[in-house]
Amino acid sequence: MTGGVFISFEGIDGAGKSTHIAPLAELLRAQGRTVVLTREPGGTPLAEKIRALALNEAMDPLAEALLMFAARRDHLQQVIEPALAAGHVVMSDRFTDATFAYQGGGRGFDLAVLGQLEQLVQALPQGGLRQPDLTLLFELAPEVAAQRLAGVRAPDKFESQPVAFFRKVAAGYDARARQQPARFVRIAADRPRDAVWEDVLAAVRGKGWLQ
Ligand SMILES: Nc1ncnc2c1ncn2[C@@H]1O[C@H](COP(=O)(O)OP(=O)(O)OP(=O)(O)O)[C@@H](O)[C@H]1O
Ligand SMILES: Cc1cn([C@H]2C[C@H](O)[C@@H](COP(=O)(O)O)O2)c(=O)[nH]c1=O
Repeated sequence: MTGGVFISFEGIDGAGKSTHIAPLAELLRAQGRTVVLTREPGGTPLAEKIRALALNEAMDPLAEALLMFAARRDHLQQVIEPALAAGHVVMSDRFTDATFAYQGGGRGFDLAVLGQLEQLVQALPQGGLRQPDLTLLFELAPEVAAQRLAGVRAPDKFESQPVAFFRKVAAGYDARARQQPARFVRIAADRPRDAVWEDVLAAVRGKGWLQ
């Protein structure tokens, strides 16, 4: 593997993404890759400022969606595209599927408008859209995810939402994975960490990016 590779980690809050993203980055680094570990919303100084607003301030769904895509645009231009052009591995804790799941599924915001914003923000100069090469979707019942997060940290605006919200978010992720099956690998996250980790490794090995 020598070219740039873009891997995103997705799932509802508490599904277990962050538990596996750093160890996978370390493993790839140990095999000689340069890995850029990043997150959304965030990943640049500007996008981190937007994150602080989006995760803590009440706002209408359009404002929320626009902030997510504004942060994403800066992230793509400042971090993701340069890293991929340099042949690095970019691993992002969330990307656009989160907008379709949270703002589209959770908030019920117009999916067609999200699609237009996606086209605008992720268009490539050579044509087509920037999308992850692989998306690991951690799937876990919202009740279990909430139990895992309870007491771990003070909940932000999204983590404070009821289980019903996360059911809609999960349905949003499911719809997205059905629409783009070649890019998604579903990870059953309701198992012990070691079993989940083995599936993460298998997904990346399956792409030929890890020995
Ligand atoms: N397989 C597992 N079994 C039990 N607990 C787990 C498992 N994986 C992770 N956890 C625990 O669940 C909590 C949430 O995990 P983690 O932070 O990785 O989730 P996340 O998807 O990154 O959440 P968020 O999107 O809210 O940041 C943590 O306390 C973590 O230690
Ligand atoms: C990219 C993106 C994220 N969100 C939400 C999802 C989470 O609740 C937070 C990010 O917190 P995390 O601990 O880093 O997972 O933001 C969203 O609603 N829309 C998005 O596009």
